[in-house]
Amino acid sequence: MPLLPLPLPDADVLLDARFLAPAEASALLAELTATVAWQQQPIKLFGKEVMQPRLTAWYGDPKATYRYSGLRLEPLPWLPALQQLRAHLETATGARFNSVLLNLYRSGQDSMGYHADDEPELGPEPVIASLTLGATRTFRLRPRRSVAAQALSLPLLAGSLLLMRGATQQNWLHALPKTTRPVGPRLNLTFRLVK
Ligand SMILES: O=C(O)CCC(=O)C(=O)O
Ligand SMILES: [Fe+2]
Repeated sequence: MPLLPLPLPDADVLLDARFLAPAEASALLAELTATVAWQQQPIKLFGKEVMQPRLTAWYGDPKATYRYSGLRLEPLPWLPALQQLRAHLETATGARFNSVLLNLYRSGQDSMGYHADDEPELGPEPVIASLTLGATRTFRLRPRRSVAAQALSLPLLAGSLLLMRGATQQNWLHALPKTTRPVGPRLNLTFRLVK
């Protein structure tokens, strides 16, 4: 299926709800859940150390060091499955990626708060390819500087690809809120180019 633009002002966000076929997505979910070196990282929140409500891992080319929330992440060497996905995504998007952040949301209690992926090393107009495996969860986008009424909620299904580029990170925030619905694990990969 093609990447279709979402109607968001001052942003460039595209969605392919079926980038991977369901069988491919579930095989990849099983493989990555088992082989990725998952960690629960502490982050600084208002000066206090708390654990992130999810598991994470950072893979990439040796020089793709990533800093956020007071953390400095050295990339682990690519797994074959991640290398293959990177090649697939580079062909589909025409962009280049040298690293991937993986997030494992173990249940509906795991989440990610509103943020922009606007770290300086991603450059002014980062291209971020976000691939979802596992449970369907609601992804939210809201403008940085105006009313919440314009926020967008988007259920991201297994196998879907969300591409954020252009001025999206400058003008919009995104989040993966908690849910009280009983849901299984969701695994998300965001491919990035660290400069
Ligand atoms: O899990 C998601 O869909 C979002 C992940 C995300 O925003 C990030 O890793 O920066
Ligand atoms: Fe993000």
